[in-house]
Amino acid sequence: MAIDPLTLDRGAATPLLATSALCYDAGGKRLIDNVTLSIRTNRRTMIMGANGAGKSLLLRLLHGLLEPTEGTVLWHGRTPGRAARLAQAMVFQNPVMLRRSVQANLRFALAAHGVRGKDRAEQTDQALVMARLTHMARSPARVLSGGEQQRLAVARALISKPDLLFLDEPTSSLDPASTQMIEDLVNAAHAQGVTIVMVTHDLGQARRMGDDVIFLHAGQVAERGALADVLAQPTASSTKAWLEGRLYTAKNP
Ligand SMILES: Nc1ncnc2c1ncn2[C@@H]1O[C@H](COP(=O)(O)OP(=O)(O)OP(=O)(O)O)[C@@H](O)[C@H]1O
Repeated sequence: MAIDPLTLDRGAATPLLATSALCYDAGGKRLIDNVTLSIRTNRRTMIMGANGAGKSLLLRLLHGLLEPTEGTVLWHGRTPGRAARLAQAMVFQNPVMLRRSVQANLRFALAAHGVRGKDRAEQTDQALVMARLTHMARSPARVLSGGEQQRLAVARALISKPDLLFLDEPTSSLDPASTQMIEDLVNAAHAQGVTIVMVTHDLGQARRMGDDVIFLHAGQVAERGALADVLAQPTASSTKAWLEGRLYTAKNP
């Protein structure tokens, strides 16, 4: 297995999630290229980089939604199985809601995780309060505004008490107030021990939320480390170019 230098440097125990020489090909192209990294427990890792750099693909590979062409993803040092699936959740840029009420969307997620009927109502009510959606509990989920839908999506992902939450640009189409509410929900989950891996284009958001950062460029890790350090002193030319607004696409810098 390829070795992740950051894990070694910090003398960490087995990381929560680790990849080794991960590659993903599609359309005759290598879109994720030899990515070796680790995600440490209870850190908030921001995945950043230009449009087309491979951020969403990497997130899907980490979560097991895509099969790697080469390389491995390990969960607690092992091949991910049912336990990994139950312990991970994901929030997409455009949430997909069941054609049911807000509370039914939450109950469905609980049922899928084997929570009994008696406990379901109580946990649903708690999630509604957390997402500030109690007043809309019986409304069809599809009539919610974009910000409300995303709050429901985050609450639905967190209701199963995951160890790791993936988020793919969860606030890219939201206004500042809705963005703040999503950040509050994610930070509250992190404060309770949930590890966060989030794709964002928003540098302000990354500064507000990130502990670590992974910069991707053309499917490869350009640089990574503690977010404050990388932003203060980027070493990769692609990271510098992106931070200065000079890198418009990963493929045609
Ligand atoms: N199934 C596929 N077949 C061919 N090319 C693909 C496929 N899926 C993704 N790509 C390409 O892989 C590259 C990386 O895609 P990805 O969605 O991961 O980028 P991203 O970094 O998340 O970009 P953005 O910031 O624009 O969302 C893009 O050039 C995309 O067009």
